[in-house]
Amino acid sequence: MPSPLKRKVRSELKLRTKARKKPKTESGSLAVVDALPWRTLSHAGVFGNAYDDGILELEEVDNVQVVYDETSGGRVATFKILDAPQITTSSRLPEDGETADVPEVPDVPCEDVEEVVPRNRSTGGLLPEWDAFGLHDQLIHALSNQSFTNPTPIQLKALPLALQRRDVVGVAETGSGKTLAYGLPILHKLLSRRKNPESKTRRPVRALILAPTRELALQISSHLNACLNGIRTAEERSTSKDPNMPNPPPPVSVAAIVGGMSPHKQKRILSRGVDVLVATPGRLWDIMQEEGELANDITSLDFLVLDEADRMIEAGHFAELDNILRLTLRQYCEDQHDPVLEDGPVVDSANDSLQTFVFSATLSKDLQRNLRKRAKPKKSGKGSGPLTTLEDLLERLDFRDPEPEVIDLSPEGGVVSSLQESQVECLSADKDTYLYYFLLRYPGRSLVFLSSIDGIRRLAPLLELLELKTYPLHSQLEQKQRLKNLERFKSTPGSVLLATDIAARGLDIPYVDHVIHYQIPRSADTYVHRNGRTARAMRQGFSLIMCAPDERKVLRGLLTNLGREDGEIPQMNIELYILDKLKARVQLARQIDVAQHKANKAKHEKNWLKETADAMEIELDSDFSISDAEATPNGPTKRQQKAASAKNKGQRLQLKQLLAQPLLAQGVSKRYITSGSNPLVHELLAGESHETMLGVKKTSAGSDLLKKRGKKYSKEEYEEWSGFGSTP
Ligand SMILES: Nc1ncnc2c1ncn2[C@@H]1O[C@H](COP(=O)(O)OP(=O)(O)OP(=O)(O)O)[C@@H](O)[C@H]1O
Repeated sequence: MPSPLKRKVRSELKLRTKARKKPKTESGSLAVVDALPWRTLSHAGVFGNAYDDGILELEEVDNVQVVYDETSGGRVATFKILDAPQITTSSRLPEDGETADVPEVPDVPCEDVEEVVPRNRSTGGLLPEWDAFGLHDQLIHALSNQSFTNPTPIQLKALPLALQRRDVVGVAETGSGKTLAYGLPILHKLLSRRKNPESKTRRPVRALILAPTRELALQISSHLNACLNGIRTAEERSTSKDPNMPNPPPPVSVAAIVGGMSPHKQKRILSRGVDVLVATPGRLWDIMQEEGELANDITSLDFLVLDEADRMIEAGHFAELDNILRLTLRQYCEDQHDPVLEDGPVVDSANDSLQTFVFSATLSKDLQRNLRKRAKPKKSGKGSGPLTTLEDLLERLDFRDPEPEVIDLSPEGGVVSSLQESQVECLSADKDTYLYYFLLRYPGRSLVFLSSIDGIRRLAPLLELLELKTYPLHSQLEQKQRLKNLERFKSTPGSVLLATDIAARGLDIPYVDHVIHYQIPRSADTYVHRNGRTARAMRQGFSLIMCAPDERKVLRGLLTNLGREDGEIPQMNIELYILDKLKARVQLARQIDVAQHKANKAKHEKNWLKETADAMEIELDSDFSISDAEATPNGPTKRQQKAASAKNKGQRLQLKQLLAQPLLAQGVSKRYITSGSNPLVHELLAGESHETMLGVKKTSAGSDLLKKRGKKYSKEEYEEWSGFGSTP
């Protein structure tokens, strides 16, 4: 027993600045300072620029009691290493060559035990803003590696509730970190479980995350995996002594099951054991029908997540989604048999512990209100109107929490504060020219949304002819091509992605400078989500609505739905003089494309006829040529084809020359750069001139809006503008 004079100090975190070898020390013994279990600290993000001040390394120690003895020689401090009562991984000090960060894997005979494995608190002070959540150390390291020093507002609100096993409905603006708001509590719980690495039995799926599009599901999976990568490496290092031995299974595995990819491979991955399954409902349901074990897993999940719930029910997957969700109902578990599945999985008991998360940037206020009322007995009959599809979906979610917590952090009007919106009025026939103008005028990574696949097919070759790096993304492309195009867009600065609304939700593409609504979106929610591909994680972003006169009404309705007015969105300033010049380029490119399209079609028909003749075992004349037009009455003759090809070549050359010519702003002379109403020399010297539009200042799109909100063009401007209406 320490005397009353002895003062006990529990050292939660002591720092020192010199690295030393960690000696072996018996737990509970008195030790000199050097013998304490110091751990080297990663200095990143913790000590500011201490590293630059000559400090080479920092160490920390915890679970040490400092005992002061008043002796005749003065005060003497001794240090006692406490038994770590809650922390098994740090109760044993690291052996030589072992790092303190590797969690000890207890040898437990069972596959997966519910109790939480005490954690190695080696992250104290690493990310102070995250400390309050008590997240698993490895997650803290992963967050630190990604420089996520602060939780985002939705994470700040959702994490404590989710970690207390509450059901959470989270609504927050696009790009605000919703994935980790539900992902971290899931990973925390799964990482904190005891596992037997030797176990040969299949690991059941513990968490199911449903997402509406394949790209989003794959993205969620890689986002969560990014939080586990460090762990995997450490675990592999510690357990795999023989470099030739295959890596042991990761402590927590995350995988995606989506359509358009090999189902066999996906089944193989599942058979190896997946803890967190991210899936699109269609493919998941297909696989579940063949894999009874997977269906069984779904009946006893720990976590169920609906990401972009409102979109999922629009995507034509509602039947599959409904079937999957039925397996998660307590009622289903009680019935012990699913009428949908022929051999419905038999479950032991109702899954009372399921935790449900529903997240989106857009969930109607009405719906949220209804959710809040769920716990109260429902009034049936009079007054309770028909349920919307989304309400219906949420009715089908069997929240175990009597009052699921609704967190609504959605901004007024649905728009992220770091987004600058704009609009331009133009005739439908001129949209290509306006788009080309914008892309040239404001170089950057631009995501252009179109309402139809045909529109993308028409526009993509046109922009390519105009020498813009363009990638299409729509549902009729093969999945591999979709992912390839997305990757190319991500890695190519200044490129253009032409996409349908499959890219509107959830996709986290870093540094999208502009979102362009080539056509007005169908709903207010789609407008919000499309815009959300830029201005993510508090970065600046810009969006442009291209509005034809016949779309005006739709736009007005859409803004009304968001509680806003049409005049709120400022008009884009357009250099009409330059726009006029671009029109010639666009027209020529269009002619080339149309001619090319015709030639391709004729070639295709020729091949088709030959293939059909082969299939029918009919011999065509040896001098047969479809281009001679005998076979297809309306087809071009060989001579016509040659002429068309020559014309096409000539036009391509002409376009090349046009594209090589500098674009001069009104009043600018290339020859007399020091004279004219707008002498070029000043801007050139100051490096302020636009690269391809001489005499136009290099500015960002956001700074080029007409000052007065909703201001219309002047009469002259308008006349000039409307002169673009003549279809080529
Ligand atoms: N705490 C954080 N600090 C900094 N960045 C973060 C943090 N959490 C997440 N991020 C990053 O923010 C970006 C947006 O996150 P996420 O994709 O989860 O947003 P979201 O809210 O789901 O968006 P959407 O509604 O469009 O789906 C991602 O690049 C993510 O890595």
